[in-house]
Amino acid sequence: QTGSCQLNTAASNHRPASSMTQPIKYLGQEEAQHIDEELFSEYGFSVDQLMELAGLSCATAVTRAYPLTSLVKASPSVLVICGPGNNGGDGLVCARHLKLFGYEPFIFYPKRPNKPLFQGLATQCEKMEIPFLSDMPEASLIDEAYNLVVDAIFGFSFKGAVREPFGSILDVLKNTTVPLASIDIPSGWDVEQGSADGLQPDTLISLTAPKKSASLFRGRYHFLGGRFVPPSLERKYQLNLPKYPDTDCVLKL
Ligand SMILES: NC(=O)C1=CN([C@@H]2O[C@H](COP(=O)(O)OP(=O)(O)OC[C@H]3O[C@@H](n4cnc5c(N)ncnc54)[C@H](OP(=O)(O)O)[C@@H]3O)[C@@H](O)[C@H]2O)[C@@H](O)CC1
Ligand SMILES: [K+]
Repeated sequence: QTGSCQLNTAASNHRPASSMTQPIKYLGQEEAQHIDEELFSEYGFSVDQLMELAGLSCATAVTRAYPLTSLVKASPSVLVICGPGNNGGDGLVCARHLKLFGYEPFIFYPKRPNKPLFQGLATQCEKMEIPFLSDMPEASLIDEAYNLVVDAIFGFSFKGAVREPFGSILDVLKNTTVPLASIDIPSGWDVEQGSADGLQPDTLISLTAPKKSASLFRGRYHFLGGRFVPPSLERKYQLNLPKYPDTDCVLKL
């Protein structure tokens, strides 16, 4: 932490002293869910609003960790695997922005909720000419065809033993060697305890604030995204968020 030596700079004068000295908070599962609910109830945000910002953060983090010029495959292909909840929604938004950023995303979305929000996000991706795969590719095919995989399967509401079809999907991902970028939580990890034999992503994009299991992340890049937290909510939960640079929507932790 470099915060204490910046106390008198113009840019940091508006920061409360506590956020300069305290480390960023790692949230428990219930606390993450409370913050989420409060953003919608007390603060008047809608899910699609925050999902758009979350997904944009994720696509931006991917461009930072895996710039187009660094990709090794002939095409800038990215496999985005989306789960049945809002984490999957973040994945759909991320795929759409990746396409706009010049990548070639492909989506695998095996369990689609019957809700207008997700139907709309899927339609947007179809209209953006992003292909949806009908089956999960085998690990060797993923390694051959894609530069990286975005894991948008489960987020902070994941609980218990993994149910199908996601158990088989996670097993495939454990056998791939291309980099994996996980949105909010490495899927299959307990939100607080992690998972000793689970996925080992190369990148983790924590949204709002990292969850407790993020302390066990051993990959190369840990980003914070979701730059939408109102200051009073940040104070209430003592999040001690670091300052995002300029207008950036992600920050490397
Ligand atoms: N404020 C923020 O930071 C914002 C957060 N956002 C994002 O929302 C994410 C949280 O989304 P979420 O609450 O919808 O839940 P999420 O983790 O996607 O998964 C739930 C689904 O998984 C399923 N499921 C659960 N356990 C399972 C198991 N063992 N095995 C199999 N399935 C299992 C469960 O199924 P069900 O129990 O209903 O059968 C349900 O359908 C968060 O991480 C972040 O990415 C942004 O979009 C907006 C702002
Ligand atoms: K995830």
